[in-house]
Parts: sequence; C-alpha cells; structure tokens
Amino acid sequence: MTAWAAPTADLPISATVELPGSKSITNRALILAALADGPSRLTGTLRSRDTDLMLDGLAALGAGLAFADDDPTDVTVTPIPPAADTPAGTRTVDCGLAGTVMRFLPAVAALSTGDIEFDGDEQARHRPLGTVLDALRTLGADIDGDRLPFTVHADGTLPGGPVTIDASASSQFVSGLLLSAARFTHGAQIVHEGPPVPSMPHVEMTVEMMAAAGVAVVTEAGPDGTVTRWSVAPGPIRAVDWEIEPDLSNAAAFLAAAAITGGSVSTPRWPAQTTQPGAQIVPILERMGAVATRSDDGLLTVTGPQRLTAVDLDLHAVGELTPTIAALCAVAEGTSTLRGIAHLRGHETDRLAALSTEINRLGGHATETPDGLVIVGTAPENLRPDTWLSYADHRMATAGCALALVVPGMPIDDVETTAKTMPDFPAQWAALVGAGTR
Ligand SMILES: O=C(O)C1=C[C@@H](OP(=O)(O)O)[C@@H](O)[C@H](O)C1
Ligand SMILES: C=C(OP(=O)(O)O)C(=O)O
Repeated sequence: MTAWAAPTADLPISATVELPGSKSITNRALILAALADGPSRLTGTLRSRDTDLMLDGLAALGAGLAFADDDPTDVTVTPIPPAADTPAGTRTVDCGLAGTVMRFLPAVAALSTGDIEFDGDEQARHRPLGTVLDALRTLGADIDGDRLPFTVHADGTLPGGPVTIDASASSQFVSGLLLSAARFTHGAQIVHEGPPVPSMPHVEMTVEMMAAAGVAVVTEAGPDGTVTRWSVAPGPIRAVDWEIEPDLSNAAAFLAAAAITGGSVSTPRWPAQTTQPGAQIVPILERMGAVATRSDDGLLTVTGPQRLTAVDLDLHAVGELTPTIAALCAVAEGTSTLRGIAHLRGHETDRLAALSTEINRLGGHATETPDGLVIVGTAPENLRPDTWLSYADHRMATAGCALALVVPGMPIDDVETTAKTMPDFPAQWAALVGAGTR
C-alpha cells in the first residue's frame, strides 16, 4: 500500500462539494426496511464499505434487495420473510469494522432462524460489543461469545422484555436494541445505568426514524434531564420510502478544508433540521473563527479565518467529529481542550492515542487526558511533513488530509480506508484544490 501524496492548498480553497448519503441514516433505514411490513425504497443511500456490509448482512438474513438500473443509491428492500419461510442453516455476517453492523444486526439475526456466524476485521474484534450481546441474552437470545467472532442461534422469535445495560461505551448499544424492539414478542424496556451515554443525537436519530416507521419509543429522563429509559411496545414496523440526508460527519472534513486554508467550501442540501451530530461542526467552526451561512435552499457555505482560534469543547455528544477538530486545533492559535470523549478509545482505533501520536510526529503538541486531548496549536509552517498513519480509521485519514493542505509534502498512509464511509473521498478531496489524484 503506497502512501497517498495528499494535495496541498497553495491558495485558499474555493469549492462546492456534493456529499453522499449519511452512513448512520442509511444503516438505520436498511434495518427498519428489512423488518418492515412491506417493501421500502431508499434513495440517496450511501454506498460504502459500512453500508454495503449492512446490505450484505441483511441479504444473508433473507431481505430482498433490488437496485435501480441506473442508480446504485436507489434500492428497494423487501423485508426478511417470516421465520417459517426463512431457510434454516448456517449463515455468515461480515461486520468489517462497522460499529453499526456489529451492534445493529445481532438483534435482527436473533429474530431470524438457524445459526448466524458474525465476524469482522481483526481490529473490530477489539471494539466493545459484549453489552449488546448480554442484553440480547437477557431478552431471550441464544448467543455464543462476547465479542467478534460470535454466533447467534435463532428460532424465529425473541421474547424481549425489560433489560438494564451500561451504554456508556457506545450509544449504538441502545440503538441496536431499539431498532428491532417492536418485533420482540414483548417489545423492550431498556434502562441505562452507568456514566452518561455518548453520542445521544444518534439515539435521537434512532427514535425519530422509528417514529417515522410508526413505532413509538416512550422515553424517560434521569435527574439530570438526559434520557436513560426507552420503552417500545410490540407491533409492526411500517414500510417507509426513505430519502437519505447527506452525510454531515463526512461534510466536516470538507468544511474543515475551508477553515484550515482560510478558503470557502459550500455544500448543497444541508438540512434545516437534523439529528445528525455532524451538523455541530458548523457552530464549532464558527467558534474557531470561521463564518457560516445557509441559504434558503440549503446551500451551506463555510469560510475560514486567517488563523483558527483554539477551543475548549465537550465533544461527548458528537465524538465522531473529534479527528477533524483535533487536526484544526493542531494549527490553531492557542491551547485547545477536547473533553468528554474517553469512549473514542473503542472507535475504529483508539482515536485519542492515534491523534496524539500523529500530531506529535509532525512536531505538534498533543497530550492525551483520561477523557480527551489537550492540543497546543502551532503555525503550520512549524510542522514538519511526515507520513500520517491512518490506523485503518477513515476519520484519521481525513484528519491527516486536512493538515496536509497546509503542511506541504505530508503523505497519508492508507487513504483507501476512507471507503468505510466515502469511497470517493480521495477524488473529491483532490478536486478541492483542482488537483488530480497524484
Ligand atoms: O449510531 C450511529 O450511527 C453512530 C453512533 C456513534 O457511536 P458511539 O456512540 O459508539 O460513539 C458514532 O460515533 C458512530 O460513528 C455512528
Ligand atoms: C465511530 C464511527 O463508526 P462506527 O459506526 O464504526 O462506530 C465513525 O464513523 O466515526
């Protein structure tokens, strides 16, 4: 694998970027469609490694998939047939490194029949998963194993009922139970006990999409006002024609390109309202000195300042944005503190360790704290180019690319890992500076 000669911006960037569909919305829509009471059509579907693994996993469980001839993002999903019509036997699900696949599909598998063997990338075997498998066992599932690889032995029904979990390591534990809960015989009453659940907007996304599919989630908040209980009654999941929003977490990298070069990046179809935590990149870039506008027809434009300003941020709810923000902090004026993100140690890689190692390799100043990073910014000209390692993490790769815009000659190792959520990333990134892929 050769390192990618990521482009440098000789001039402030001025570009418009069309973003593919949201990974998180696509994979939720696919699960709900596979469990629905009729066929659902998805348009603007993200086609990337994570979403193709979800498509393959659902197909292995019996869902039908029909793609439009001229548009791979237009797919009609026929739900998994009732247990009696599902062929028994052993099936396999490859989770790759996708949190949404490894945490959302086991409950769907438990409603299926036969033995379903789950595995994934070597790195995926270290991601937290036991909580969701233990919860499914409490709800009546027969599952061997506590992490990848594991096997679900299914007989077509799952009793469901009450379950208490500690979802402080990942919001996906809650979402993964909720998405299938209406199909459990007694629904599910989920209680979270433990330190606060991260990425709560992603749980709100789950709840909102379930409501669109006719499934009410009754929530109850703890003393601090944060929801810690979710209850779903048994019942049908309605088929919905889903229009997938653009991926705002992937947008973050491109908007960061404007911010770091003092240039301007626009992106169309920016939703006026969304549960995607990626939307928070806009106020964060504004705090760092950028200017953002959104036109009535949804064109978002971010224009960067001469020099970014350091920030003190709690990113607990929007942890996905951390690699991009950390890259900006490395060249901002002043010392930045990013907190509330201990759970990032269980993401694609230990992102706190990876970010501090790579920033420091360039001569920057990043220190890990128990729940985040402290980054002393320095002018880009003080950084020395060196290969930026991606650790098989798409967001590490895109963060490195942002720095490479202002640190000439900085190769990115394994840029192909961006295919996890955006296969076209290298080409679209190169187009930002008008360069071809070198
Ligand atoms: O449910 C989802 O679609 C996601 C939830 C979050 O996971 P964590 O709660 O594990 O951070 C987020 O980081 C991930 O990229 C996508
Ligand atoms: C944490 C992420 O992904 P996953 O869905 O694999 O958890 C991410 O995309 O930043």
